[in-house]
Amino acid sequence: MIRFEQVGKVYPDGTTAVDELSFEVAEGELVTLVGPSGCGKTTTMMMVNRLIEPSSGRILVDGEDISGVDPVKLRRRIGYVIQQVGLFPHRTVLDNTATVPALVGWKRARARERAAELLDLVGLDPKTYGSRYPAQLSGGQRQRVGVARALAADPPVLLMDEPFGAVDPVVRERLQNEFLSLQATVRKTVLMVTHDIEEAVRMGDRIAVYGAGRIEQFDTPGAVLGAPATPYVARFVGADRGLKRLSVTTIEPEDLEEPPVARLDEPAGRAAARLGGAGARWAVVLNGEGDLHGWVAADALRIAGEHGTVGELARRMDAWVPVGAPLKQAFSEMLQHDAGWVAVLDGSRFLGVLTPAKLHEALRRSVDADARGVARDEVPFDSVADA
Ligand SMILES: Nc1ncnc2c1ncn2[C@@H]1O[C@H](COP(=O)(O)OP(=O)(O)OP(=O)(O)O)[C@@H](O)[C@H]1O
Repeated sequence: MIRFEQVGKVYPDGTTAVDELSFEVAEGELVTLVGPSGCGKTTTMMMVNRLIEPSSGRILVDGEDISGVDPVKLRRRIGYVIQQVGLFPHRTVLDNTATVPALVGWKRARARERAAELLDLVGLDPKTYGSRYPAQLSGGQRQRVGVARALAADPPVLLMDEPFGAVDPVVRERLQNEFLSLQATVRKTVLMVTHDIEEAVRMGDRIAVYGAGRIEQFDTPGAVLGAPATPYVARFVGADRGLKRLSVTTIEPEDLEEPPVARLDEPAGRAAARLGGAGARWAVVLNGEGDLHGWVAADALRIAGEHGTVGELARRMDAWVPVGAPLKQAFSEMLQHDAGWVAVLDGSRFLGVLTPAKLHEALRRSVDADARGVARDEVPFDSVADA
């Protein structure tokens, strides 16, 4: 847990970088600090590992006032990832990753074993990359080593300053997603600085939107996008905040429609009759376990008649997303496959389909939920129809 209590920083030349900052990052939470250049984000972050000392107020890490903690010991409990990564150029990737464990006195073999584990965790095969030097890696791979190194001694707290800033947008999005799934397992207390509102929204459990040296709003991404606290925040998040909201609203089982279903081994004629009765033009095809196999057109079933099974006529279904994925992913799948709906799966089990109408409904409900400060499933459907 990281807690700021009325923290201020005035540099010797009189610049007030931050003023009266009070906020908390809960254990296992990822908070993003976002705002324009020079608003005090980096100053805020560097006060946590005492690379910068506050002028007033105090900062607690795990309940302890850090002004009384030896900075070197403090930094060993706090992983630090920066944009320029800062790898040692003459040390191998494995040795770079093992730096902190070695510093805190682990035996060399254990430190290297741990480093290999961590490289694996961030998606770099230690056999291939462990013996390389930083110059022999791509920008994205170097960033991954930076993350692995920060995690190597298993610190409870992680500070990340524009950690994915130095790579192109495609690699950046991949690194962000990889880090989010990593965070779902390691559950560190993370403070991340970014100037990119998209990144802040995608990564943060909560976001602190900075104005000049002050937090203008500290809330969940949904609330910041749905109900900006000040005109400044509204301008900062942008006029397309409704679109950004697609990235932070997840697909829930109650958003789904249940389309007609046919079984893989079902005779075509029987499925055709059932679909015809229901006036359906297509059905989702499942296997005996309820896993998604594909889809089948009612016309194809009718033409086949008594010959053949659903399985023989089924087509592959490319447009699918996992439950819990952001609505944006579903929308993107629909566009990419020119599909009017996407299948939603839990593992391989089919849960239902998301249609454009349902997607719109889910978005409306999340806006209403934020406006009322309640959970999304507490918002009745009526409010959608009325809206
Ligand atoms: N050592 C220093 N001496 C004087 N002023 C400083 C010093 N370091 C930073 N500042 C000033 O403090 C303010 C906050 O800087 P800080 O680096 O925290 O901003 P930031 O939000 O991280 O910006 P960026 O996104 O550009 O990195 C700025 O006005 C900056 O010029």
